[in-house]
Amino acid sequence: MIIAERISKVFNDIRVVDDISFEVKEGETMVLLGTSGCGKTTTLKMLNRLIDASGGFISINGQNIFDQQPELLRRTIGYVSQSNGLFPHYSVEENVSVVPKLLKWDKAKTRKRAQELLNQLKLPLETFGHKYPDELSGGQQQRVAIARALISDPPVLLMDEPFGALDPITRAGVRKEFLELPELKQKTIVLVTHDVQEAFELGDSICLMDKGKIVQTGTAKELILKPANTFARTFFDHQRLFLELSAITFEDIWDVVTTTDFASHNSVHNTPNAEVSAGTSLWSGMELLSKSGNEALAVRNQAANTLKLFTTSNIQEAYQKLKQQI
Ligand SMILES: Nc1ncnc2c1ncn2[C@@H]1O[C@H](COP(=O)(O)OP(=O)(O)OP(=O)(O)O)[C@@H](O)[C@H]1O
Repeated sequence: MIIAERISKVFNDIRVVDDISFEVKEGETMVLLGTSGCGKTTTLKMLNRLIDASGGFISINGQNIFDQQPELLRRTIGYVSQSNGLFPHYSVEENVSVVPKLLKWDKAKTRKRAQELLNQLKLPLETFGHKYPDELSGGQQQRVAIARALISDPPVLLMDEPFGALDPITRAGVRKEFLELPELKQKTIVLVTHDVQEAFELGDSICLMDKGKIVQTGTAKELILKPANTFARTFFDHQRLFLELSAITFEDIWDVVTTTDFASHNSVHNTPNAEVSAGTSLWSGMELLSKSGNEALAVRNQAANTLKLFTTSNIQEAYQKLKQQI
């Protein structure tokens, strides 16, 4: 767990991070989101003491970070920097083995672990281990940087725009792989981005920042549906419809409109052959409907042990009604 209490950073008399507090629970991902220059990277770097805070308190897993030597602290925290930070004259294997070397692991243990991680990241050691960063694509370099940050299995991972240099399609692909990576399921992660969609996909909680301050902290749903002020409202305006439909799930609209229940299944033309869970977002549901050509989507609510059929017009009607209720 990470606790930051009233932390600030002053550069040349300017308070670039101004008295902010947040908590990241064990195993959760918190995203620092905001416009360029609002203090996200500075906040992230204060957590592993790449930048020392001018004031405030930070503890990681119960330990005050200011009681620890910065170099030793950093060996216990995975870090992926904005520009991937790979050493250009080190091979992939040498790059991912930097921390094990500092920790004095023996060669066999280091190689076994490198092999395991690079395999998970679809860069098998046998094929990629001897390559140099400039022989890899941007997405592959980013995956090596992630492997390097994870090799010593640190409980905490800090990531600064980890997919920032990638084109939108590669970015979406690497992000999907990242979400599915078993290694990351238990990690406490702080991730910096200015990409709203990325924040919504990856963050259990999102800290929206402006001019060194936290404007609002909450889940994607809270931020998009209950903005704390005008800044928070307008920040999402350019993608509002997409973000709302991505944040609202079938569970949220379960009782909002009358849908066709499973008993009258046969009355719906082109009946669906697959079902999704009620935790699925409305956006994904509408995408599935549009791809399948079916008239209705079967959605199962495990908690209520019921199955309902939603058509596109059901979904749109429920979304409008739900918005009126908020
Ligand atoms: N070493 C430094 N010396 C002086 N000012 C700095 C230093 N590092 C950052 N700043 C200033 O602090 C402010 C916050 O910078 P920071 O890099 O934290 O922003 P950011 O939100 O991460 O932006 P971006 O998304 O563009 O990376 C900026 O105005 C920046 O110019």
